[in-house]
Amino acid sequence: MTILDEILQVKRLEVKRMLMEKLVVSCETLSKRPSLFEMLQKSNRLEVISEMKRASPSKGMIANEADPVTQAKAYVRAGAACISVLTDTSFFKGSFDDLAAVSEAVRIPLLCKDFIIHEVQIDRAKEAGASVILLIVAALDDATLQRLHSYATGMGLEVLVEVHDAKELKRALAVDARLIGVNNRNLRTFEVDLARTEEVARHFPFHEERIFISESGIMNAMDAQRAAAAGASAVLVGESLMRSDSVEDALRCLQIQKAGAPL
Ligand SMILES: O=C(O)c1ccccc1NCC(=O)[C@H](O)[C@H](O)COP(=O)(O)O
Repeated sequence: MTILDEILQVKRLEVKRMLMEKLVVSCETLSKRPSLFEMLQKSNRLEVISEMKRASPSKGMIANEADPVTQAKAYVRAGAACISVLTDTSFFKGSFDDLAAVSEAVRIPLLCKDFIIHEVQIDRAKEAGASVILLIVAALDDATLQRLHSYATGMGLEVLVEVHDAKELKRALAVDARLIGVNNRNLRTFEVDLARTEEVARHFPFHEERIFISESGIMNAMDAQRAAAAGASAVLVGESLMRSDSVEDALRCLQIQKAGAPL
């Protein structure tokens, strides 16, 4: 059984629990956030989606004491394009309360980073203030991926569709995903390899209106350079920012000139 299988087992129980609690979701977001897609499309530099990450299955405890609002405000000061909040509690020690607190504190795009398998989780994400949700291709069959993608976009949310290889990229394109992230972490072995970004980039339709993002294992400016050279518009970064003594400096050094962008 992989870690993803284990996580999904827990998610199925969480969904059952959520379905028993009646949540009334308003159709209108309280105050609309800017579009992540449009922001990344316009930018000349490699943008950073900065993650609030206390712990992880691969690294255990990373920053147990971190305060999501303090962390999010530091990310905003350094010019983060978006804040990602891990809302899973069992494996990442996050929560929807973290997401709601960050939502109150900042106005930039906000990603609910969870393992979504059902509409009720999307309702929760929206209610807590997210403007972007994550759908992981490896966690969903084609029909569910399509259904959840349509459900989220129908609610006015943006969707980051995560893939690990060219085969999954094809499935993401089949649902017309516009924000596509390559996760450099192998969910079986936890091994992180930026070559995944480069491999998927070889198959990515850069000529179409789609955004290519590199996720996980970005530790320094050299890694950011490598992701940008492969064509990434943004990197999604958790651990290295959470462990940094100077979050703002660590984030700014990743905001390098994008490949092919005018100086
Ligand atoms: O981080 C993990 O150990 C992990 C294990 C299993 C599934 C997902 C996992 N991480 C979620 C993420 O996608 C990362 O938090 C995100 O890409 C940031 O990665 P990093 O910069 O390496 O912390």
